[in-house]
Amino acid sequence: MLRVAVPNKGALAAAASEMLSEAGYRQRHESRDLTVIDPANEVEFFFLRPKDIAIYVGSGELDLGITGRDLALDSRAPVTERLALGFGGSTFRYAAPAGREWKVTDLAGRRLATSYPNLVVDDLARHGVTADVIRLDGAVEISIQLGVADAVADVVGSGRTLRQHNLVAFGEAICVSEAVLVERANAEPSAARDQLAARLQGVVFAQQYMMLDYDCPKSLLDAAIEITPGLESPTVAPLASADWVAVRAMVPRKDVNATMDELAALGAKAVLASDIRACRL
Ligand SMILES: Nc1ncnc2c1ncn2[C@@H]1O[C@H](COP(=O)(O)OP(=O)(O)OP(=O)(O)O)[C@@H](O)[C@H]1O
Ligand SMILES: O=P(O)(O)OC[C@H]1O[C@H](OP(=O)(O)OP(=O)(O)O)[C@H](O)[C@@H]1O
Ligand SMILES: [Mg+2]
Repeated sequence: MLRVAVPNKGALAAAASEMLSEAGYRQRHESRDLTVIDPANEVEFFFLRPKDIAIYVGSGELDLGITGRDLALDSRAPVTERLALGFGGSTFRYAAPAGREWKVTDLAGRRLATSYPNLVVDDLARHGVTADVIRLDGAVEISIQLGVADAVADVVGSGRTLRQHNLVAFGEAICVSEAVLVERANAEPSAARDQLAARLQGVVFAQQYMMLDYDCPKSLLDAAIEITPGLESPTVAPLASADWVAVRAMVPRKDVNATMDELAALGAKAVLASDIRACRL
C-alpha cells in the first residue's frame, strides 16, 4: 500500500485534502484523525505537521508527501519535487523596520529571527554575511518589537502581517514557494507513485484551465480557432442551422475573460465557460 503524508493543519492542510479528494482519494472526516486508509486506491494517508513531512519522506518511511517547497528545503531532507501543486504560494523574505533602505549586507553582525534557520543560514552564506540567527517557532514578525531581533526572515503571503508590524521586505526572495508533492531523492521507480502523481497532475491542470463552448458563424471559424486553439485542436460540431458551428476548447483560466471578450467582439454567440474537475492530457 502506498504511504502518503498530508499536512494535518496550517496554511496547506485544507487545500491539500481537497486536491486529493478531487483526485478521487478518500480523505479524513474528523480533523483529529492521524491516518486514513483508502482501500479502493490502496493508499494510506498520514496527517502530519507540514514541517515534518519532508523528513518522513526523505527517510523512506513514507513514499510521497505534500508540503511547502520552503519547508522541504529548510528540512535539508533528501527529497525531490515531483509536482508543483499551484496552491499555498508565498515568498520567503528578509524584513526589517520601515524607514530606511535595507540591504542583505546590513544584516552582518545583527540578530535575525526566523522559523526557517537552514534556508537563512544558506542564503546568508551565499551573500558572505555572518549574522546571529535566532530560531523561533512562529509569529516571527513580532520578535523585533519585543527586542529579541533586529530583522526577520519569514513567509510573506499577502504582505498584511509585515505591514501590521511596520516592517518592509528587502533583498531578493530567498525562496519562491508553493505546495509541492515530494518523493525521496533517487527512489526506485514505482507505478503506484506514478499513478498518484498523474491523478494530482490531472487536478492541477483542470484548475488551471476552463472549458469554453460557443456558437460561431462558419465564416468566422478560422479567426475563432486562432483565439481558442485548444490543446491539440478545438472540437467543431455542426449546428442545426447550416451557417453556424459549435466550438469547444480548453483555455487557460487566467485568460478566460479576455478570451470571451475577444470571441464576443468577433461575432461568436452563447459563449459559455465551465470548470473542469479533473483531466488527463
Ligand atoms: N500566509 C500564507 N500564504 C501562503 N502560504 C503560506 C502562508 N503562510 C504559510 N504558507 C505556506 O504554508 C507552509 C507553512 O504552513 P504552516 O503555517 O501550516 O506551517 P507552520 O508555520 O510550520 O505550522 P505552525 O504555524 O502550525 O507551526 C509554508 O510552505 C508556507 O510557504
Ligand atoms: O503575508 P501574510 O498574508 O500576512 O502571511 C504571512 C504570515 O503567515 C504565516 O504565519 P502563520 O499564520 O503560519 O503563523 P506562524 O507565524 O505562527 O507560523 C507567516 O509566518 C507570516 O507570519
Ligand atoms: Mg505558520
